[in-house]
Amino acid sequence: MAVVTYAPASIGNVSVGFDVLGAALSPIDGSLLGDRVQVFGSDSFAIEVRGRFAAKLPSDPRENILFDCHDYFNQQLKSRQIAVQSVAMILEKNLPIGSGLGSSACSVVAALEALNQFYDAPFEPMAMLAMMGELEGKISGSVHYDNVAPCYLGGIQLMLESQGVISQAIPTFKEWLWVLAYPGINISTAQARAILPAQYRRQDVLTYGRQLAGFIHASHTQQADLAASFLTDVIAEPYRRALIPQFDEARRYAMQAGALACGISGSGPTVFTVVNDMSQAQRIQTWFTEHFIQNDDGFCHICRIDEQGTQVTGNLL
Ligand SMILES: Nc1ncnc2c1ncn2[C@@H]1O[C@H](COP(=O)(O)OP(=O)(O)O)[C@@H](O)[C@H]1O
Ligand SMILES: N[C@@H](CCOP(=O)(O)O)C(=O)O
Repeated sequence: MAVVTYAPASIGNVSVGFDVLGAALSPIDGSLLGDRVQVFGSDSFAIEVRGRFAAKLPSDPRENILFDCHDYFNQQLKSRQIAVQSVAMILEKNLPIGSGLGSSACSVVAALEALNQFYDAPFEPMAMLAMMGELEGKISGSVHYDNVAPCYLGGIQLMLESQGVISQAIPTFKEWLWVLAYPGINISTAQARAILPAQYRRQDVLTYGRQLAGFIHASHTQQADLAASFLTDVIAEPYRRALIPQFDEARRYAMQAGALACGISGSGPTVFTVVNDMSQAQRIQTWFTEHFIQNDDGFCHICRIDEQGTQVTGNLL
């Protein structure tokens, strides 16, 4: 038996909710912007890596996060007295590493979901999400669910972490297009977290609370322009923008071109722009492709929110 899963790219923070808001995205042209993992029965454990960004991963399979996923999942099986089977895994690495698109989260989610489905889903979604957060935390230096939750469950997820609920979806604006531009350079999430201040000014804390509450309220009441007006970041962007070449120019261009919002995806360097119509999206895509992308690893996609999240695809890799 073999199981193949696909997990989408995600935007952590979405400007307004540092560590507490995350969105799953899929390109409108149907291209795969996310990792695929296959799990199958095998006499010995092995990890094979393929895909556009495979060569950027550590060459030692034990340094691939899939190794930890397999180890950790087996421990969880044992703790439930479920017999562990011998498996091997294939990772199709389609997301660039250190891109701000939740690359490590994407591999973690695809791998754990493939393992869970291989065993006929012994773990419930919230237990799975807890495991995913734990493993993502091993890489980024602290547990934050704003990539794994949307990647796994789809949509825009609000982290609640209360009464056993890790996250829940908020309503989205179906007409919004999200232009994602990855310049082709890497920023380590752990380092981009380390440069943030340990404490914030009262004025920024108040702005943060008002904006996050405002965005959630406007999403629930489906007031698109009001929601977009809150999409600015007083927590991370002021400190991280200097890490991204041409971020200020890119943001200025996008806003002048009529974008509803523009910000850093996760810890960067990917930048996301929200627009209402396709011709604007295409204009912004052209500008980012010509002025923001720095090398052949870069790309720019017009996306929509991926409401489905991780799926079992059934196609063998
Ligand atoms: N399957 C994997 N996918 C992505 N990164 C991985 C994987 N396995 C190990 N890593 C390592 O985890 C780190 C991910 O860096 P990070 O800055 O957190 O990237 P991202 O923000 O894109 O997830 C890198 O050092 C990378 O080599
Ligand atoms: N909330 C996190 C999100 C990191 O996302 P990544 O895609 O850069 O891993 C943060 O902003 O640090």
